[in-house]
Amino acid sequence: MSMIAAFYGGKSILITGATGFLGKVLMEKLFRTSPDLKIIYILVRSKAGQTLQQRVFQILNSKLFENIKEICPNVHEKIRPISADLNQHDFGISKEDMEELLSSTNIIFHCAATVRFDDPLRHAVQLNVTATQQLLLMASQMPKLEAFIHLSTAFSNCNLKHIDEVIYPCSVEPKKIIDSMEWLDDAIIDEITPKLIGDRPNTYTYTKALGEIVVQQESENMNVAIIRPSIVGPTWQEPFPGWVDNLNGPSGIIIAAGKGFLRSIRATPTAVADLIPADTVVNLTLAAGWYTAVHRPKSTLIYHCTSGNLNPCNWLKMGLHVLATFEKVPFEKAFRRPNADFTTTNFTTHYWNAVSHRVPAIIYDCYLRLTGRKPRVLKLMNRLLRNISMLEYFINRSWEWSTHNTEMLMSVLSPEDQRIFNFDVRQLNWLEYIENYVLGVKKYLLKEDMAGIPEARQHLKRLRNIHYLFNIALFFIIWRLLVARWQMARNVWFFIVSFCYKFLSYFRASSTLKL
Ligand SMILES: CCCCCCCCCCCCCCCCCCCCCCCCCCCCCC(=O)SCCNC(=O)CCNC(=O)[C@H](O)C(C)(C)COP(=O)(O)OP(=O)(O)OC[C@H]1O[C@@H](n2cnc3c(N)ncnc32)[C@H](O)[C@@H]1OP(=O)(O)O
Ligand SMILES: NC(=O)C1=CN([C@@H]2O[C@H](COP(=O)(O)OP(=O)(O)OC[C@H]3O[C@@H](n4cnc5c(N)ncnc54)[C@H](OP(=O)(O)O)[C@@H]3O)[C@@H](O)[C@H]2O)C=CC1
Repeated sequence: MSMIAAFYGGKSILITGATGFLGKVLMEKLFRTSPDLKIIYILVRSKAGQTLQQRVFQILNSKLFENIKEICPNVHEKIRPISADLNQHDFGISKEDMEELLSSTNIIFHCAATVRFDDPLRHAVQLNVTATQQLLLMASQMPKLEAFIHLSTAFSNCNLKHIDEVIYPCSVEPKKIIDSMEWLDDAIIDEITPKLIGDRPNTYTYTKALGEIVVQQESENMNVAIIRPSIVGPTWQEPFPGWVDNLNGPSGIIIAAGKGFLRSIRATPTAVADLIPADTVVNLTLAAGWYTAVHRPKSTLIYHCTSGNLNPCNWLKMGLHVLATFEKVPFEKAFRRPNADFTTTNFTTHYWNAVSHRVPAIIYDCYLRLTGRKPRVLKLMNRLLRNISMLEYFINRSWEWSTHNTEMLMSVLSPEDQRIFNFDVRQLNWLEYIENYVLGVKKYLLKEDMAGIPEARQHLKRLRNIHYLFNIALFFIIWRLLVARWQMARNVWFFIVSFCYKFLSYFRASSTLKL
């Protein structure tokens, strides 16, 4: 019997961010391995015109949860959405709901966050710092609480090269930052943001670092652990390979490259692509929840959930295998044939952005205009290039994360738990994983049918022919212009024509002799 699965049996679990990418994988695994758990409370806000119930219904009826109804037939009763907005005071939770949460919760998994890199500091602080502080305050009033697990990121200290499983201080205390957000106006906050984030690349990594300090400061007498995943990719094995449902990390780039929009990206080919599968993160999170509650370590343990030090893969290997997979499973309705390369200098990046990205976009927009449609490709391209520039920091550097706590946790698990809650990334076969990643993007993100592959191949052949025709036409136009204006070009042209003529005459003469 799995000790971890048994531990979650009969428990009341509170999850924030359950509607997010990791939150959904976490819930699915909990229901699959501990169907006898008592209840999962999820803090959900109504969004995009959907009520809480509709959002839960959508999750439970998704492909990810396909097998759960068999394993846990009363799953609908065991999931209790609580209307909450983490941006509001007390999360806007009703008195009755709050009472129930405070009196019943045994375990908290805090996954909610803003993961956007370009969020204004005020919003990022509100969600990643203030909401964490408020949740800890709630947690401190929960008599039955056994463990509080906080999801952070391995990049919260990305300003360092070597990162240990410790909490690093920030130059300004989180409490001061929280207070200042109350009275500073937006213009001043925007002005001081670069100074506050210092050598971190964005408000996301900065506020996640502040969030960790808050966890350390506000968790007195609580059993707390922090999980720091690197770049979370689709599922590796469970419940099935390749599941992904958002554009974060490399997924958006894979779509852009597979659809032929993205032809080059500034990246360091040898830099470590520190991806970690979502199910690996969830397994470690659940194991850490069990360990924190049962073994009650004296201090807050931080677990690095990274792949680079145990089973490194670099961006070149990843890029090449992504491109190779496009050959096998092409995406539908590509703009151009997928063919991308890495650039490493400012000059080549700007050059290829102009030649391979903006010029084709302008040509296509002209075509749209001529056919009476609204031009939109250049706008889309500029947005894509802007978005990619925000990710560049992470694909041009490598980090070393120590993983002592994670390895310790692995070693204390029973063989059965090591199997059921496997987070040993050394067993990951990157080529297989990347192939499933591209397939997952096609199936679950783009919602493309595998039956459409022959048509997609035909479309790519047509694009190749258009590409050849375009190049030939371009060559002749340029040549014609050169010949018309430049004596040297005329001489070369004359030389080539007379050479071809002599060659053909010789060929014809020798074949006549043979006859
Ligand atoms: C010798 C031969 C050599 C050959 C070499 C071969 C090379 C081959 C190269 C290419 C092939 C394919 C390559 C694959 C691998 C290579 C490179 C991979 C790069 C990966 C980069 C990863 C970096 C991630 C680092 C993460 C570190 C921290 C991790 C965490 O802790 S948190 C999770 C990460 N968070 C994120 O990733 C959030 C990032 N996103 C944002 O911040 C925002 O979404 C935004 C990017 C700022 C965009 O904001 P907007 O307001 O403009 O957009 P919005 O979100 O509203 O969406 C607007 C439209 O844009 C689309 N979109 C959104 N996100 C992305 C995205 N990431 N990429 C592309 N497009 C995106 C979105 O769909 C919207 O479109 P619309 O709906 O049509 O309008
Ligand atoms: N994905 C990654 O690559 C990595 C993620 N992490 C960390 O893992 C955690 C989960 O990330 P991930 O699942 O990818 O993120 P998602 O963006 O997919 O999910 C974020 C979740 O937070 C919820 N949320 C956001 N704002 C509010 C709000 N005001 N009130 C209530 N809920 C809110 C969202 O709800 P809604 O659906 O309503 O928007 C959603 O459920 C985060 O803490 C992140 O920092 C760490 C490293 C890498």
